[in-house]
Parts: sequence; C-alpha cells; structure tokens
Amino acid sequence: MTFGRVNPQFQLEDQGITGLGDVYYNLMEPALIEAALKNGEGKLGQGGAFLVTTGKFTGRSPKDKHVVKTADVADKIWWENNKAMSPEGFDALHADMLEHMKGKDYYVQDLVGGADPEHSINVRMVTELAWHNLFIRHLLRRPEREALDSFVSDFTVINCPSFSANPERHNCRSETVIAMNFEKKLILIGGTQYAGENKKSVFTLLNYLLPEKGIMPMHCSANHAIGNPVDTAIFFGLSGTGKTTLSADPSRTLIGDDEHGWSDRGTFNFEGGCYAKTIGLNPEAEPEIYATTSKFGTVIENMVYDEETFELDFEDSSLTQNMRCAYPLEYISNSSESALGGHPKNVILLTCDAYGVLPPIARLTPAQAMYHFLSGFTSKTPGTERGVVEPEPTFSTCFGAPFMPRRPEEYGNLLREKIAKHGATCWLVNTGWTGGAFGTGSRMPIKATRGLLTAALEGTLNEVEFRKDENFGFDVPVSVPGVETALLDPRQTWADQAAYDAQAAKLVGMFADNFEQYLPHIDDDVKAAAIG
Ligand SMILES: Nc1ncnc2c1ncn2[C@@H]1O[C@H](COP(=O)(O)OP(=O)(O)O)[C@@H](O)[C@H]1O
Ligand SMILES: C=C(OP(=O)(O)O)C(=O)O
Ligand SMILES: [Mn+2]
Repeated sequence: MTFGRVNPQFQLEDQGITGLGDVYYNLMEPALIEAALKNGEGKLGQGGAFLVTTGKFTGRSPKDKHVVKTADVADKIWWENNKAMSPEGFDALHADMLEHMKGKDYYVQDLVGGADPEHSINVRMVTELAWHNLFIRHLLRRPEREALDSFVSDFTVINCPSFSANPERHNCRSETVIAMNFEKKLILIGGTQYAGENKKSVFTLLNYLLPEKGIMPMHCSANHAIGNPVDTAIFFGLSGTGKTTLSADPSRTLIGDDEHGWSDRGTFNFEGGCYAKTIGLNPEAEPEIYATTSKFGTVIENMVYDEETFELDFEDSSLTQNMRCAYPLEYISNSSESALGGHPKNVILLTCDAYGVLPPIARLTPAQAMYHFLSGFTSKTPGTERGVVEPEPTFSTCFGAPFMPRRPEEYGNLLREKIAKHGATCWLVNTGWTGGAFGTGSRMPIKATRGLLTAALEGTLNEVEFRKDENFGFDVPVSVPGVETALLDPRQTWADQAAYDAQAAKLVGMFADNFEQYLPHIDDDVKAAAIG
C-alpha cells in the first residue's frame, strides 16, 4: 500500500524500487512521529520533541564514505581525499540493497537543497526509519504541498541502516557504507543510524555540483543584521567550532547554521533547519537553541533523559559527546524566512585551537584569508567522527575536508574571487583554548567570542589599535571595549610564557609542513602570506 502525497508519475516503482511493504510519501510531522512511535523507534519527550538513540554509530563514519569512480567524474574528484568505489561494486551494492529492502516499510520525503530557486536541486530521501524522514524534513527545504504532485528528483538518497555492506563484493571498507554516485544521481547509505550522514551527503553533493556554475559552496553558518541582508556575515568552521552557536545571535537574523552557497546573487542556505550540539547546552549562553529542545518534533539524538519526567540531561555524555538536536530554522525566533543573504561583508574563519596558541580574533588580509582557508587549521571535536575522543588538532582544508569532492584550490579560487569582488573583511576567530593547551587551559568563554564578533560585525573593531603578530603575521587587536584585555594576547594568558613560545613555534612548523602541498597551486600573494 502507498500513503501520502506524491507525483503519480514519479513513485518508487518508477525508480526501480519495487516489492516494498507500505510506502509513506511526504508525511508531515505529526504522522511521522506517530509512525516512529508505532515502530518503536524512539520516545516522545517534553513539548513533543522526539527522543532517539542511534546505537553503535553516534557520529559520522568518514572512512566509510566513497565516491564512485565513473568516467565522467574521474578527473574532477580529489581522490587523495575521497575513497573510490568501483562502478561494479556500486551496482552490486545497489542491487543488494534493493533486495534487502523488499517487504519492509519505507518513508519518502521529496525535498529541495538550496534556498535560491535558481540554484536549487530536488532531492528524494528514501528512509527505512520514520525518524530519519522527520530529521531530513527538518533539515532540508520543503516544496509547497501542491508542488509535490509534479515533483521529480534530481538526486535520490536511500538510507537503510539495517543493511550491512560486504566489503569484498561492494568494494568498500566495512559493513557501513556511504556511496555517492554522481553519474547515477544516487546516494546509498547503509549500516549506520547517525542522522548527520543524511544531511552531510547532500552537502557533499552540492559541493560537487555548484563550483561548475561559479557558485562557492561553503561549510559555514550565516546571519545578517536585522532588517539589513546587505550586512551579511558567514562563519566557516569544522564541526564543533561554533557555527551553530555563534550564528544564533539574538541581535542578528539567522540565515542558516551549516551549509551555504555564494552566488552572483548573494548567499543562500542549502538547508531549512539546524543540527545543534547539545552537550553542555546552557539556557543563559544559548537560550534560543536550548528552547528548541522542548519544541514539537525537534529530534533529540543520543541524549540521556529522566525516564519519568523526560527531562534532558545536558551534562551526561555517556552515549556520546556528539549528542544533537535537529529542528526547523523557524524554531529560532529571529531566523530569516527566505534563508537568503547578501554578499558577505564579513568572512569569519572559526578555528578551535586545542594548543591555545592562536588569539581569540585576528584580522586577515585577503591573501592571509586564502592561506588559512586552504590550511583549515582547527581541531576535530570529540564524537562528531567515529574514534575521536578528545580535541584532535588537524588541518581540514576549506574547514570541511570530509565533504569536499574537488581539489581545495577550486574552492579556494572561487572564494578568493568573491572576497575580492565584494570587498569582504576577513577574520580568524579562535573558539578553542586559552590560558594553555587542552588539558591545562580552558575553552574560550562564549561571551568573549560573541563580544569580539559583535565588535567586528558592527565595525567598532576596525577602530581599535592592532599589533602585528610575530608568529603568524596577522593583525591582532590590543584592546576591545567590553572584552577582557588579557584574553586578546594568548601568550599573556599562559602561566609559562616560554612554554607558549615553544608551542607557537611548533604550530608555525606544522602550518609550514602542511602548506607545502598547496605551493604548486597558488599565486605569489598567497605564498607571501604563508607562515613559517
Ligand atoms: N567560545 C566558544 N564559541 C563557540 N562555541 C563554544 C565556545 N566555547 C564553547 N563552545 C561550545 O562548542 C560547541 C560548538 O558547537 P557548534 O556551535 O554546534 O559547532 P558547529 O556548528 O561548528 O559544529 C558548543 O557545544 C558550544 O557550547
Ligand atoms: C553534523 C556535522 O557537522 P556540524 O557539527 O558542522 O554541524 C557532522 O560533521 O556530522
Ligand atoms: Mn553545527
């Protein structure tokens, strides 16, 4: 049987997916929650939030992500960063997955990636779990109900957690698999329940498609001044660096928390919802995000709660440090309805420096911005990727290496052109450690980061005195009204300043070693901005 609303000419059978049990098309939140409850997938929490756990996989599994090496993409993919899968392996995987799906109920959402209709793609999400359907309905963008009657997808994602891949037969690494086939316009996910794989696979897809249209796809959050989209800011950052936290700013309008494009028309969110970390979520520091955790339909992933009162425990990370909540953009009160912004006036590179060496804010020249964008120095946050248990310093190019199918210079050059054309001011912001490295120092107070960002975005920061940093060559403010001056110079925050100097020298060396791979691909001005 089939239920719900769908284009009669574009049902699963029309895509060769046959023999399923019941198929539910485009259910809305109440019906999806009902289905998920009936299936025993989770529990209803306070305010009608939906509480789930995801078993073994509570973060992404980047080592199991593959791009299918078909002829048309072979010379476009950055293979050093993307694992190949053979077309034969993919075809076997596809056939075996369709066979495995037979007789089981499935949930389908027909959605859109990209808030700018000129650059959007239609994505059909076929999920075994009703709550995955709810999750992706929050995260992507919804067509009008009437448009569902003629919806045809550009790409289809099938997510089947109960399927186990066979490494030998499917040319993959383990029983868990994320396989992207750009030629067949199909993404297959198996063997993991972590919801983030759904949204990040669509992101990877757009990262592949958009550069060919001259659009810069970005792992960043975005907001604009209230009532003034011309004053847009974007915040690049790897997971856990503060994109979601810092973009939800009561004094600005939220455009989106994770993935955006920059076209000739300005910025646009790829998504229609947010996916926030809830570990240590504090109602004073982050009231808007906190409030979403007891709203109807918010998906709460891997959080411990009281069995009787269903009260969430924001401090208990026994299931994972990567506990999450997913909610539609409009659950944040000052969010943009259109999810569109102007050309960024400010470009912020968020880094979470576990060494405690980088200052809380520095102003970058365009060449320095390009250098740092390509370097992508930051830390992996515990839990977001499988196997990471404490902040792990890394160079993640474009502040999102796991999602970049193409070579970093392609993204770097696009960003550089746009920054130059629109005269954006660039900043590096360290939300990581201060007063010492991870283990001795402490995480930068959110209040201080917010204060510095407000000063940067409102323009007052450009009026203060700056010093040139000896190690990194960028401009660092000497004092900023409303922010504790001692925080601005990391060396002063360390009890042992010789230890700071040693750590800084080590980091400079790491930057230099990492950047060698980019030297053959970049212009002289970026070379001149290189560190070490
Ligand atoms: N100075 C800071 N700036 C931003 N986030 C901070 C800071 N200090 C601690 N945090 C915490 O770090 C985490 C940042 O996560 P999040 O905003 O979800 O990152 P992202 O969206 O980039 O993955 C949150 O748990 C937040 O409470
Ligand atoms: C959801 C993820 O990222 P972010 O923390 O950037 O939202 C992820 O990397 O799985
Ligand atoms: Mn985020």
